[in-house]
Amino acid sequence: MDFSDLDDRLLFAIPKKGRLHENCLTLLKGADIQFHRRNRLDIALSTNHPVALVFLPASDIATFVGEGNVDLGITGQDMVAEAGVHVDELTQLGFGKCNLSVQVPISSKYTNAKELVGKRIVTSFSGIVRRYFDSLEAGATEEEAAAGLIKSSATTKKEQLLAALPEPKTTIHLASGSVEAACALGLADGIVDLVESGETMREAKLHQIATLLSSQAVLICNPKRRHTNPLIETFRRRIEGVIAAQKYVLCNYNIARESLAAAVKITPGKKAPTVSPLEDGAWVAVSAMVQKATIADIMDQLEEIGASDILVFQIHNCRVVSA
Ligand SMILES: Nc1ncnc2c1ncn2[C@@H]1O[C@H](COP(=O)(O)OP(=O)(O)OP(=O)(O)O)[C@@H](O)[C@H]1O
Ligand SMILES: O=P(O)(O)OC[C@H]1O[C@H](OP(=O)(O)OP(=O)(O)O)[C@H](O)[C@@H]1O
Repeated sequence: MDFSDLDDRLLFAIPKKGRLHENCLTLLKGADIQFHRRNRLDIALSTNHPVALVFLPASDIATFVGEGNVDLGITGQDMVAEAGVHVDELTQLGFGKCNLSVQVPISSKYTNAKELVGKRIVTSFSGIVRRYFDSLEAGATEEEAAAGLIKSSATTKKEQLLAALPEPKTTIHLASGSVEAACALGLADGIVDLVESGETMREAKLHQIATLLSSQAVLICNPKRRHTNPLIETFRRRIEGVIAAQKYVLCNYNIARESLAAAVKITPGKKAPTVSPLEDGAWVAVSAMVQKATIADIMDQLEEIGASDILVFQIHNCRVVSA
C-alpha cells in the first residue's frame, strides 16, 4: 500500500480493538466513511474521502489527538482525563458508558477513599489516581478531588511533573489488566477500575466506595485543527445524526381531532409533531420522533386516549438538533 499521500489526508484515530471498536465501525458506516483495511495494517485509506483511518489502542488516542499526531479520534473520556492533554470534545457518543471507581474487598474495613490515603492502590489509570489521591492528601474532600480531575485534565505534562514533586504518601501501582485481582493477591488495599454492570467487581468480591469520574466514548479533535479542515465539522454532524437515529424511532398514528392536544403532549416530537389531515375531517394523522427506550409506554398511552393504527418505524439516519 502507498501511504505517500498521507500528508493531504485528515487522520482519524479509531480504537483498534476492545470495548469501543465495534461501535466505532458502526458510526463510520453510518457516516459513510468508506475504507478498505488490509489484513494486519493499522492505517486504512478512505475510498470516498481524503481521510486516513488510524487504528490505535484506545489508551493512546487522546495523546495522539492532543499532541497533533492525528486530527480526530474516538476514545473514552476516562482516557482523555488519564492522558492529561487538551483536546476539543466534539460530541458524546452514548456508548462505552462506565464509572471509574475506588473499590475495596467487601470484607475490608475501609468505607471511603480518604481512608485509603497512605495505603496501596493498583490501577490502570495511574495519572488520574495520582491526581485524585494528591488532592485527598492535600485535604480535599472526595467530591473536590473528583471535580479537580476534569479541570486538571488540561494541565501540561510539565505541570503534572511539578505537581508530582512532593513525596506522595499513597502508593499507586500501575497494572495494565486484571486489576480486580490485586486485593485478593495481597498487592493492594484498594483498586481503581472501571465499572459498568458491576459483574467483574462482584465476582472479585469487591465493592465501590467512591466514584472518580463517569465516562463515555467521545469524538475528540486537536484544538488547533478544528477549524482548518471542514471535514471535521461534516463528520461531527454525520456522527451525531447516526447517534440520534439509534436513539429514536418514528411513531405514526391516527387520532380524533378532539384528542390531538392530549396526543401532542404524549408525542411532542423533537420540535413539534407533523400533523396531517385525513379524508375523515374528524381525524388527523400524527408523525413524531420518540425515544426508542420509551416507545412501549408511549404506545400504551396513545391507545388509552383512542389513537389507532399506531406504527413504529426504525430511523436509519437523521439530522436533528441534539437534545
Ligand atoms: N465494562 C465497560 N463498559 C463500558 N465501557 C467500558 C468498559 N470497559 C471499558 N470501557 C470503555 O472503553 C474504553 C476502552 O476499554 P478497553 O477495555 O477496550 O480498552 P483497553 O483494553 O485498555 O484498550 P487497549 O487494549 O486498546 O489499550 C475504556 O477506556 C472505557 O472508556
Ligand atoms: O462492570 P463490568 O460490566 O463487569 O465491566 C467492568 C470491567 O470491564 C473492563 O474490563 P474488560 O472486560 O474490558 O477487560 P480488561 O480488564 O481486559 O480491559 C474493566 O476494566 C472492568 O474490569
